[in-house]
Amino acid sequence: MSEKKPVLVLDDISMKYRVQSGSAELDQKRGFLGKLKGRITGQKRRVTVEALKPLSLAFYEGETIGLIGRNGSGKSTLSKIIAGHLTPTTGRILATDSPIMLGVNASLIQSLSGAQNIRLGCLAMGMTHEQIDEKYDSLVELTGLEKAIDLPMKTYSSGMSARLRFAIATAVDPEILVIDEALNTGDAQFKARTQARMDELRKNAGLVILVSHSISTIKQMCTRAVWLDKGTLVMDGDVAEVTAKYQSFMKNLAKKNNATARKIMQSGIATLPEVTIVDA
Ligand SMILES: Nc1ncnc2c1ncn2[C@@H]1O[C@H](COP(=O)(O)OP(=O)(O)OP(=O)(O)O)[C@@H](O)[C@H]1O
Repeated sequence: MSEKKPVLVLDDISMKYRVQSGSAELDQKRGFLGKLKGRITGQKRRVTVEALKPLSLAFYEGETIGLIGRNGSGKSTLSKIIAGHLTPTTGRILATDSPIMLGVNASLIQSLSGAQNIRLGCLAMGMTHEQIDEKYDSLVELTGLEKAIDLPMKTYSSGMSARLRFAIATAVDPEILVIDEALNTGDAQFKARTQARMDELRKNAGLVILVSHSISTIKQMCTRAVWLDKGTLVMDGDVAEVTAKYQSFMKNLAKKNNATARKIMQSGIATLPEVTIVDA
């Protein structure tokens, strides 16, 4: 039997956001006097949002995972935790290499030129000057900003900034690649230009995690799907089976067949294997 090699393990990960709010809802409940009192005493309401309930998952070399679920189900939270942009409330992540998320890694400096930002961004991702020199021309080509590359970034449109960010973020070939489609803000031309680089990155990566609302994209690209709903892991497995159940769930919800939708979700949860992470 061939042993699958785990490259990313999520061990009992959960996430609670704590938000302070001068909540309009709370003010309404308190009434005018209460509101006034709240203002005077500087009271603030603390709200806890449970974005992810504890979950454990193991991802293996060669897999492309599709994270699916309706709005607010915790997909972006999970992808940010995997990429190290958020610290989970509980749990730990074991990975063979640092996961890289496309799109948000490069924090660029508006007063510097595109060229200077490329150098800075690549240095920040751990590349050496020699490696940057070697890649520089192809990076500029990928941005499509040849003429504007020496102008300060503050003169760029949001699409031009997105191209620059994409080129920098994809300058290294990561072993574990996280792509959140919600962050993909380029126009059609930008998407076409970057598609080839995306395909190349996916081919070279050991593991890809893709967040998308497009079920056809998930079916086309992924080998396995993970369905989240309101922070709960609902189903994990074969992409055709998971997406079929998810689509049937969504169809029933749209028709307000809530009881049927709930049953579909429960039947998904019933298929979840028990995952226990054992330290090697
Ligand atoms: N920074 C934050 N502070 C407070 N609550 C947050 C924050 N980010 C997300 N949430 C909440 O956590 C929950 C999960 O949000 P998340 O963005 O992870 O969902 P999602 O599945 O990616 O949603 P979408 O499909 O709409 O992008 C939601 O209830 C959301 O309101």
